Amino acid sequence: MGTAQQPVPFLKGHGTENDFVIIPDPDDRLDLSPAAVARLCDRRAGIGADGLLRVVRATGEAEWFMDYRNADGSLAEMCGNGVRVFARYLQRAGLAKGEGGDLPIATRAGVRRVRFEDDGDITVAMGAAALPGGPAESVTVTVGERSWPARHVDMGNPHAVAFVASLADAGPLREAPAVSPASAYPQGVNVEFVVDRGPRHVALRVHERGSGETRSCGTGACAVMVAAVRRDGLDPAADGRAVTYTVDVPGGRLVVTEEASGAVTMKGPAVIVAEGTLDAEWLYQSWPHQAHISATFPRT
Ligand SMILES: N[C@H](CCC[C@H](N)C(=O)O)C(=O)O
Repeated sequence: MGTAQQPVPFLKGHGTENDFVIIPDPDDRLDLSPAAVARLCDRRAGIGADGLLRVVRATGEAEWFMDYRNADGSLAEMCGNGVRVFARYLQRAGLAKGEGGDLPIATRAGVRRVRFEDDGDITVAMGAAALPGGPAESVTVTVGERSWPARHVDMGNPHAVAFVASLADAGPLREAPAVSPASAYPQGVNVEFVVDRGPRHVALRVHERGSGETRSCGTGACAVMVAAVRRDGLDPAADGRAVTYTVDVPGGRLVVTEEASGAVTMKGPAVIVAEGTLDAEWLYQSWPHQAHISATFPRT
C-alpha cells in the first residue's frame, strides 16, 4: 500500500450528496495526519469532500473498520451516510461477505450492520439513540440574533436538534451555530434545523461538526427523527409499534425508523462516483506556506 514513494488508490462517493474520499488501506499502513485529511478534503487544493473513509481490515465481529474523519481532519465516532458509501465500496470490490444478508462494519461507535436492499438502497442498523437528561437535554442554539431551544440526541455522535419555522431562519450557516451551555458539548456538536413537511415527514439543514454545512447527515437525520417522535408525542416502546419518518435533506431523502425496541434504522442511497490515484508525494508533502495562505484567506 502507499508509502512516501508509491501512489495511493482512492475512490469518491456520496450518500444523498454527503460526499467522501474513500481510501482502501487494508493493512493499516497509511498514517493520515489531520493535515493530510484536510488537504484531501479541500475542495480547491485537494479532491474535495465532507469527510474521508479509510478502509481497514479488522478482527472480531466485523472484517472491516471504517476509519471516518471529518473534512477538517478531526475524528468522529460515526457517520451514517459514510457507512452506506463504505458498504457500497465493499460490495463493488467483492468484499461484502455477510451472513443472512447483513454485513457488519466496525466503527468508533461500535459495529453497525448494513443490508443491501432490492431497490438499490442500503439500510443501516444505527443503534439506539441516547437522550441524556440533565444540562444537555435542552440546549439553546443561536445564529446571529436568533435563538431556538434544541434537543440533545446522541447517535454515537452528538446532535442538537432545533425545530424552526423556516429552514431559511438558520441563515447562510457559514460558521458553527453557538450552542449553550457550551459545557454540554466539550468536543463540539452537529446542529440540525428542522421543519415539518407533513405527518411523519420533516426536512432539515445541518451544520456538521468538523465539516460545516453539508447536503446531508445520516446520523443527523436519525437524531432529527428521534426528536420529532418525542415532540409528536409518539412512543414506539409503549405502543409496541415501529414508527417511520421521511427525512428530506438538501441532497435527497432518507427514511428513518424507530423500532419498539428503540433501535433506529436508516435507509438511503449510496453511490461510487469515481476512482483514481493519489500522488503520494503531494499527499505527504508539508506545506509551510499553507499556514500563511489559510491565515490570509480563511477557507469558506
Ligand atoms: N460531522 C459528524 C460526523 C459525520 C456525520 C454525518 N456525515 C453522517 O452522515 O452521519 C461528527 O463530527 O459527529
